[in-house]
Amino acid sequence: MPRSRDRLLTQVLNVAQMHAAEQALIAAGTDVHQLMQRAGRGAGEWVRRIAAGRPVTVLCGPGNNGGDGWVIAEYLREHGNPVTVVVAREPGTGAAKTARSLYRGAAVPGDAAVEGEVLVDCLFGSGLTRGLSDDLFELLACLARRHPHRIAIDVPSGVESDSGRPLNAGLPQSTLTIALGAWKHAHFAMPACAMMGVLRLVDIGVNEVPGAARVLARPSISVPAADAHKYRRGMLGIVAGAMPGATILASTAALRAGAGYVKLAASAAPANAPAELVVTSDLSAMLADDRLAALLVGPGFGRGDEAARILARSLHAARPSVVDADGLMLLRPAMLSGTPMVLTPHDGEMAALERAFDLPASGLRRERALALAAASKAVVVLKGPDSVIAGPEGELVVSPRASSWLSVAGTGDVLAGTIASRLAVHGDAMRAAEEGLWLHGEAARIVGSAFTAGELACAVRAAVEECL
Ligand SMILES: NC(=O)C1=CN([C@@H]2O[C@H](COP(=O)(O)OP(=O)(O)OC[C@H]3O[C@@H](n4cnc5c(N)ncnc54)[C@H](O)[C@@H]3O)[C@@H](O)[C@H]2O)[C@@H](O)CC1
Ligand SMILES: Nc1ncnc2c1ncn2[C@@H]1O[C@H](COP(=O)(O)OP(=O)(O)O)[C@@H](O)[C@H]1O
Ligand SMILES: [K+]
Repeated sequence: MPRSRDRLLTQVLNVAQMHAAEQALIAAGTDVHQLMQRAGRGAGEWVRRIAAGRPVTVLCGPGNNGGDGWVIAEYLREHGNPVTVVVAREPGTGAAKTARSLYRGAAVPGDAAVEGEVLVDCLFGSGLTRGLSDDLFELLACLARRHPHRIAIDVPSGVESDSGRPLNAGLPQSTLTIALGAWKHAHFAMPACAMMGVLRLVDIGVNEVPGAARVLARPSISVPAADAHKYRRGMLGIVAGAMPGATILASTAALRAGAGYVKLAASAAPANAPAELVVTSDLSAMLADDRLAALLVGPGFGRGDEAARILARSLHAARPSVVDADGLMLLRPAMLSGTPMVLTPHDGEMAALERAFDLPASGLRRERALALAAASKAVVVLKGPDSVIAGPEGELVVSPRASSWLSVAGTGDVLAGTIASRLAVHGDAMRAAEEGLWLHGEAARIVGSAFTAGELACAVRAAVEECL
């Protein structure tokens, strides 16, 4: 079935995949010059709208990123917007030389004194192989200081496209970054993603690349069927531990994310349990209940021997499960049952899991998440300012930046409860992880600033409403 371009435009490509996609387009009859025209004119339209007649400076480097800059400059000139090109290096590629020859406006040699309102950074893109030399870094930094609006084309110069690593310290902050053809990993990986401002993508006709990562997108959530029943809608069991506060937060979110029934197994009913939460002291009966669609184990669990025994017992029930927090510190390969599972580590818990699964704690975050997913056969949600979801078959979903107000205690419990609730609804671990992470980010957007984890949990309901 042909995929719609909307879905294609969620692809995230590394440099090799982007090159292969470009070669496929060339083989199908589009030449590099045409691709550069599409990219440059698409980006030029964004620049023109933002500049709105104010003077634009385009900084051009030697490669095809610089080539895009010459196309953007000519587009602006054609549309009557004042533009000056600063030539950091003369074009070195055929397509960039052609783009320069087609430009009929003003160009000055690498001159840091040029002033304007909008700077368009086309020094280097995905072809960057090393840090900027001192003269190029100075030129970029001086121009950035002289222009209040800074637009990076494809990726900000000095940022490594595949990793999101800045190859120079002190690179300027962009106000807008325009990705060309497809998203790159740098657009979603720290620290680069925090330097890029608003993100936009120009479609140049790139087709689907097998094995490509995707950006987390708004999920589609179904309204319960006409004959829905609370148990068939998904019964979630949450196993409480020594500190039930965390499971209350998880339950509060779970009650609002779609599950029909949320049950908490706790030795005593927590004082602040929501009225809708069914509390049982009989863990064995809860685990044996045929209607139990999913389990959440780990928040507020404690890390002692008793906690480890309860974790092993809970996972032995072989239900689709979410393991979070202390559960992740106690998880061992022998506890896995092969049923759908989501692990939700932050960086500290990830390091513990890597020790438990005998994996190297090195490489990019997405690579580490993929390695753990392959070793555990679980879906791994590696949390943080640049959360990623990795599936056991090599599926990879990267998250756009969520609100940094999420960096407050208890929001991880809310995420775990949200994912577990979705897992109870349909039993698909990858889908539940994606839905839960999206709902969590959206709930944060809805509650705004300086929120508590409890307020976030309550906003999950409003986030669900946006997916119906
Ligand atoms: N792949 C595609 O399909 C398309 C790519 N386009 C543009 O092409 C860009 C990639 O172009 P290129 O591969 O030519 O790469 P760049 O323009 O990013 O860099 C080019 C050259 O600079 C050299 N270089 C790398 N780091 C350097 C440094 N620190 N100091 C000095 N020289 C350095 C490299 O050897 C390379 O030859 C993309 O980012 C995008 O802007 C677009 O024109 C549209 C189509
Ligand atoms: N700076 C940040 N920007 C965006 N999201 C963040 C940031 N810091 C943390 N988060 C998110 O907040 C949640 C924190 O979870 P976690 O570390 O488990 O905290 P806790 O154990 O207190 O609940 C995760 O979903 C994480 O992705
Ligand atoms: K650039």
